[in-house]
Amino acid sequence: MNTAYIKMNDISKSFDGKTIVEGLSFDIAQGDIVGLLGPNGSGKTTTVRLLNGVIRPDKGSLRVAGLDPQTEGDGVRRISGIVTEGAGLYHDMDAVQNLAFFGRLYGVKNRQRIAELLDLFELSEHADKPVGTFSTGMKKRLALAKAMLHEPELLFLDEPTNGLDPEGIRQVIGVLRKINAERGTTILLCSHVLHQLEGLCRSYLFMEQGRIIERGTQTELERKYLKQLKLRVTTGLAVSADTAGDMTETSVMGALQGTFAGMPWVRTGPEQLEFTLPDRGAVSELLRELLAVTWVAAAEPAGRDLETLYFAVRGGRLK
Ligand SMILES: Nc1ncnc2c1ncn2[C@@H]1O[C@H](COP(=O)(O)OP(=O)(O)OP(=O)(O)O)[C@@H](O)[C@H]1O
Repeated sequence: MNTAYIKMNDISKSFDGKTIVEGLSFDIAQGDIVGLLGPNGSGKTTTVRLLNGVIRPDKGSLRVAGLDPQTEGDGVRRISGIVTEGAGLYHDMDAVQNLAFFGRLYGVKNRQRIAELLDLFELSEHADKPVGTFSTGMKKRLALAKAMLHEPELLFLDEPTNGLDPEGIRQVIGVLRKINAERGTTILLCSHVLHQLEGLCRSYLFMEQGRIIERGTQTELERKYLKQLKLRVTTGLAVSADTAGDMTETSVMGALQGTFAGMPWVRTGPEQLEFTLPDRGAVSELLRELLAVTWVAAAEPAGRDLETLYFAVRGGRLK
């Protein structure tokens, strides 16, 4: 059974004789939130433009919600919303006028929808101000509102949180989670601001030089790339570093380090040690050994963030 909602099959595209994407193949299921990650110029935006039918591939086939973007681009654009780098807003019109204008293009007649979206993105009190006077973050939020006017079942978001302050990022991520949970909206996000995607995307596609170099959920990628586990433990052992068990210690470049129960550690705070464990199974063993000799107030994995994974996938060095 083929359940792919978005399907790219061996897609290649060149501009002026230069290959921009090559042999792209991937599937996205309906209702999924997928992060398309890669450095500048790796082909993320080009991939989105191929999917929404703005440009055509030189080779390969693709489907979006059963439509072929090459011949049914209007159909794809009817069921999808897009946010690109340039927000595509009219600066001399106010927020309501912008949404009303684009609403007409999408055939959205319900004026209530505009009020709802302004409220959702906390722009109601700026509704009648010219968009030219908006901050970058406000424009980005209005661009997201514009993309959602016609309640699309699919969203293409190119750097949706760029230019937003931490509060704005949290708000936008919250809205995306909500529409995905309530309406099953499929979301494809391009970004290189990785920590913002953490906890939002269910899986990732890593692009480099126009190719997909890796894909998977965070857990799948962690299993494959992060062989060791770093565990930050707030413990009395960090305080009385020289008295416990079989622990040994040395100071290298000013950082206190040693081993305890055969597991290497470095001191990362007055009450904190960062242990390097061979696998998850060693966590219980370490905590048991620690509790036998001192107190433990907290233990949390470190270095398993998306950025660490990203560099691991790209062949960079691990923390
Ligand atoms: N219409 C075009 N004509 C010529 N070259 C293009 C065109 N569109 C994209 N490119 C080139 O294709 C490459 C990939 O661009 P693309 O915008 O897809 O990358 P990206 O991964 O989205 O980058 P960024 O993270 O900077 O947005 C770049 O070298 C870009 O200059």
